[in-house]
Amino acid sequence: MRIEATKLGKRFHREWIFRGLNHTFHPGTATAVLGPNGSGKSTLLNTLSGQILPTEGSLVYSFQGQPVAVEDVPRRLAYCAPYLELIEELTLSELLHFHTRFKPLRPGITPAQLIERMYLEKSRHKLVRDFSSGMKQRLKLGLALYADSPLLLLDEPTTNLDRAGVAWYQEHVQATVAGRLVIVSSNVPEEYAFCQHQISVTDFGAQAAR
Ligand SMILES: Nc1ncnc2c1ncn2[C@@H]1O[C@H](COP(=O)(O)OP(=O)(O)OP(=O)(O)O)[C@@H](O)[C@H]1O
Repeated sequence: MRIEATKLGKRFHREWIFRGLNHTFHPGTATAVLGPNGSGKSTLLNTLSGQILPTEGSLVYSFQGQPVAVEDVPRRLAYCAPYLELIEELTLSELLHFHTRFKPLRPGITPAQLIERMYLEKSRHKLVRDFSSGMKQRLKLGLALYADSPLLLLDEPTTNLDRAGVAWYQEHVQATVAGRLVIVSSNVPEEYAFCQHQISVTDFGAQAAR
């Protein structure tokens, strides 16, 4: 997936969150979006994903040289973020069955294997509602990392993870990013150490515009 942002700006009410953002995100690269709390990292990720509309400027998406309409972006997107909810009324097995009907896993991995990779075998029949916050985060990450999607957006990916969870994330992100466009919103170097590129939302008029 390739995303070309031109003069991109987002304003909530009278407040410009970012403005004049020109950047091309190339396939097969990983970019960290940096900035202090409240600077607009999540807003930028949501805008790039097509989930919220920019106030000004344009976003052009393409995949393998073919244009992709913004309404087709969700089909090619895997997104892990603290504000995206899991279906808590399902057991882990039920959730994987349901989720992978809409968002298939990458070739070569089955839902049962993903459960093993997430170290959640013992919780196969547990309701997601009863998972700990770290287990939920590992599940969200597992679903995104192992989705068969060329665009991977990770917002604060180690939220709620302990040391072992962070090491698990680092191992599995390394194993799944090749060939994809990956964008990570973060303030924690261990979350984005694998990224070749960094941009800061505050470089795009955010502070100046306030
Ligand atoms: N739907 C909304 N309506 C109005 N203001 C919003 C909305 N969403 C976000 N904002 C504002 O936009 C600014 C940037 O928020 P955002 O969540 O993008 O920052 P962030 O850099 O991701 O923060 P954090 O590191 O704390 O997660 C904040 O001032 C926030 O209050």
